[in-house]
Parts: sequence; structure tokens; C-alpha cells
Amino acid sequence: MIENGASDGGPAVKETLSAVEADLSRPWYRLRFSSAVEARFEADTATRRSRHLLIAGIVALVIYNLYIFNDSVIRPESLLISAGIRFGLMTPLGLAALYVIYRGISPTLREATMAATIVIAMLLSSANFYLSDSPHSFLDTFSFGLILLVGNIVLSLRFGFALASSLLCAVIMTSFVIPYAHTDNAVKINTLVVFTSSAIFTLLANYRLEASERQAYLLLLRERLGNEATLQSNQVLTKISTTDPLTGVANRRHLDEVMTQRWHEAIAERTMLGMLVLDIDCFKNYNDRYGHLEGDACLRRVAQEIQHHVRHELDLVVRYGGEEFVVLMPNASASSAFQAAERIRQGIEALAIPNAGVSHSPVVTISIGVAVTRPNTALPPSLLLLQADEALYQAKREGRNRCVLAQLQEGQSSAQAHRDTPHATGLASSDGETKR
Ligand SMILES: Nc1nc2c(ncn2[C@@H]2O[C@H](COP(=O)(O)OP(=O)(O)OP(=O)(O)O)[C@@H](O)[C@H]2O)c(=O)[nH]1
Repeated sequence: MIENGASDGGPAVKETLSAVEADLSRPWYRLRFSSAVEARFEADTATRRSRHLLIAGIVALVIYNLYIFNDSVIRPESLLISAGIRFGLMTPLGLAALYVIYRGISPTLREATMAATIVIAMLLSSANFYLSDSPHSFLDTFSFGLILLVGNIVLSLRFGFALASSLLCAVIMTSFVIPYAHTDNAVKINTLVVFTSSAIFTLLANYRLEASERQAYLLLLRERLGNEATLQSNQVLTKISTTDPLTGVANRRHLDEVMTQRWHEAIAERTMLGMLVLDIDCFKNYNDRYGHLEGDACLRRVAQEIQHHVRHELDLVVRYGGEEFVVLMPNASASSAFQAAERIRQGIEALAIPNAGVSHSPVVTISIGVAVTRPNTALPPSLLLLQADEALYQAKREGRNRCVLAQLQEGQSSAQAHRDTPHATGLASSDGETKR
């Protein structure tokens, strides 16, 4: 029943939900919803409704034309006029209306077009019986209730349009029946009473049909919006639990969750996994000199800058704790990870955030340890962080504001990597004193 409903943002879902609740307790006689829900109802049901009108309209038109056999029996002398009315007027008009609906028009125009088609059918049917002098021609009027049946039940015109078209049909029929010369008044009164009863019964049924359709729609929409709201609340909670509130990047808990996952993905896809561990240099000095609030602002700018230099869809930026950040880089080669680290380091230096009183630089800088490996089942995921951390220590020892690469080879343990490459330029060694 609810088709292709647009997906709402959080507040929109809650607003629509309260509008739906309000509509569910609207007075029983009111069919229309509040404007926002009404627009949504139309949008959700328009395709289905147009399809229904098309099919029902074609069936009604075919049956209307089959009444040519009736014409041939009750008014054979004016069969040509009847054929002209059915095939020359009603059929093209009906097909034109259905084509307009098939092409797509506004809901109001759609209902108005179908209501107008019903009124025209009544007008032409009245003319059909009126133009014949056959003694049986008047019999037709007893079947005019079928025209109302088509409009009010088969097409299920929206109630306002059903009411308007039924009233117009009644006026048209009465104005043809009363002056008709070949029938006495008792028969005329009888046919008018039957027609009026048909109008009342079909309008009642029409009202019930629309009321039920709308009620069912509201209940379904409430359920769907309720589910969406719950889903969004869960997403908000998940976001809160995985995000660092100060900087907006991921927190350590999220890294812990993702790390093992990425490690196994890399094993399955035989790809490399890279990690940067970034630490703001002499941040204690910054805090002491400019205050904790400025320190917080600095952390935010650094986090923002890191995000500028990584691949948004792939890399995960994490505030690991204090003034230390981590970037997890799936499918990264040693050189691409090192280049990203260099871009970040230069970007932060270029921010030119003053950090007076520090010997190595007058502005805020960072040191970065880079580790890249091809994960395998013999190595633990924690190895990457360990190696990147050691590379970071080396960067600190070597004077800060630099990047150091510790590269693990395939199937190589942390110890092997260090044994094999302890003195290469830019690669982390495990000797020397550590900072912490
Ligand atoms: N403003 C602010 N400061 C923080 C936060 N978390 C940690 N810090 C500060 O970060 C500083 C870290 O100092 P240290 O670990 O001594 O390191 P450092 O001064 O950066 O020196 P190096 O790392 O050796 O370059 C401390 O002063 C902490 O108080 C935070 O959330 N906000």
C-alpha cells in the first residue's frame, strides 16, 4: 500500500509520526489528512491509483460499448445515433481521459477528469434514450444507476468528486426524464426514485471504501515511521558510542571493533593494511601556555586536518586518546601510507598554530609512525599498532615533526622486521631509548 516513500531525516520522521497520530484521532467524518500526511498519502498511492483507474476505466468503457446490443433491441430505429454516441463520442473521450491519467497529472486533476468522464457518460446516455421515440427507450434509465456504480464504487472516485459527479448526474438525468414525452409520470417518478437510491447507496459505499483505505494507510504509515524512528535512534546511539565527542572522529572503542575486521578482510583479499599513529608534539607545553580550552580547539583542528588528507570512504581516523590519533588504512602500500602521513604532517605544520616556547618549532607539529603489512593468520592484528607506535617513538627521538616508516614484510614478525631493517633511513628501529 505504501509505495516508494521518501526516506526522512530524523526530525522529519518524528514530525510526520506525530502528524499521523493526530490524523488517527481526527473526527470520524473527516476523510482528508493534515496537509503533510495528505501529500505523502497522494505520493505513496498515486501510481497504484492511476493504474487502478486505467484498468477499471477500460473495463467500464468496454461494457458501456457492449450496450450497443441493448440499443439494437430497444431502439433499433436510432441505432446509428446510439453507435455514434458510444463509439464516436464516449469512446474517444474516455480514452483521452485515460491517456491523460496514464501520462500522469496532479491528484485533483486526475479525480476531476474521471468525475467529468462519469458526468459525460450520463449526459450521452440520457441523450441516447431521449433522442429515440421507441416505446422501450425509456427502459434505459433504470440502468443509469450503473453509471453511478462505476464512478462511486468501481473507480472509487475520492468522496468529494463522487458526491459532485453524482449530484450532476442526478440533475442531468432529471432534466432529460421530466420533459420526455413518451412515458407517463408514474414511470418517471419510479426511475428517479431508483436512481436517487442508487446514488445514496453507492455514495455511502464510496465513503466507507475511502475511509477504510485511508485508515489502513495511516496505520501502516505509523508502523513504518515507528520502525524508522527506532532505527534512527539506534543509529544515533551507535554513532555516539563510536565517536570521540571532542573531535568528532572515531574513538578507540570503534578502532578495536574495526581493526580485527579489517585485518581479516585483508587476509581474505590478500591486500596490505596500513596504520598511522600520530602524536601532537609538545602538547603539554601548548596546554600549559594557552590553556586547556585552547588545547581542545587545537585537537579539533588537528583532527579536521588529518581527515582532509585521507581517503574518506576507506580510511578510519581515530582519536586514540589524549593528543594521539590513529589512521587505519585498508589496501595501502608502504609508499602511499607514508605519503599520506607526510601530507598530514605538512598540513598541520601549515596550519601555523603557534606553540611558543618549544625548541624544535614555533608552531604546532606532529610526529607520525607508519606501519604497513600484508596480514596473515600467523600475525596478530595488534602487531600493526605496536610497530606504528614504535616508529612514532623513533620520530619523537629523532627530533619530532617527522614521519617514520616501520614496514613489515609478508609473513614476517615484528621482531624480524626490526632485525632485517633496523638502520634503513625512514624505517623504525627498536633500539634506543623510548619516550614512554
Ligand atoms: N586540552 C586537552 N589536552 C589534553 C587532552 N588529552 C590530553 N591532553 C594533554 O596532552 C598533553 C600530553 O602531554 P605529553 O604526553 O607529556 O606529551 P607532549 O607534551 O605532547 O610531548 P611529546 O609527545 O613528547 O611531544 C598533556 O598535557 C595532557 O593534559 C584533551 O582532551 N584536551
